Amino acid sequence: LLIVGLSNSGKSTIVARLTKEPVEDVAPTVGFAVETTKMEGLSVTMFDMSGNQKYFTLWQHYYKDTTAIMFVLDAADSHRFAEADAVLQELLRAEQLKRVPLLFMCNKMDLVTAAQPADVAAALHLPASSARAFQLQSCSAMQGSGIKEGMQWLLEQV
Ligand SMILES: Nc1nc2c(ncn2[C@@H]2O[C@H](COP(=O)(O)OP(=O)(O)OP(=O)(O)O)[C@@H](O)[C@H]2O)c(=O)[nH]1
Ligand SMILES: [Mg+2]
Repeated sequence: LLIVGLSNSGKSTIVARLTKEPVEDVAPTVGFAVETTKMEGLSVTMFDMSGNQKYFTLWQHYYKDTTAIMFVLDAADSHRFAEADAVLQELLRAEQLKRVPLLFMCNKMDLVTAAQPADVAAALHLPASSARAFQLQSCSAMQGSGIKEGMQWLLEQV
């Protein structure tokens, strides 16, 4: 599972939820982190990539081993929607990811300033392609809501 998105979107906090680690201890990822967890009888290896721009070139090295993509967005940070859109569209152009299912996590929905999923879908040109299984999931990694639902959908696709 390739986990990507802009810096500060909440990728590692979602991983902490999935691995039952304290979400308070999460710090910005340097490079990337690998975690494995068991879900629904499957062993899921998660590549939690840094969203820091200086590490973007790292992402492509993991495309060939990617079975599913989780793209995480900070729904409360609308100033960065265009930047997130550009990063997402470039990611989805990769030949190796053409038919890989995409779970789009609309994160930080606990914040009152969070955009509604429909507005996010419009701003980020979702779904990106009809050839790919796609799901938009609202969640709050902080509160732990929406993550199980998103992962359940993703595991049904693989
Ligand atoms: N309010 C709120 N804050 C969140 C949520 N998820 C993550 N955060 C906070 O957002 C900040 C960034 O979270 P990270 O999980 O480190 O984000 P990341 O996407 O892994 O960031 P990089 O590793 O730098 O790419 C932290 O302060 C988290 O506590 C959420 O659902 N709601
Ligand atoms: Mg991180």
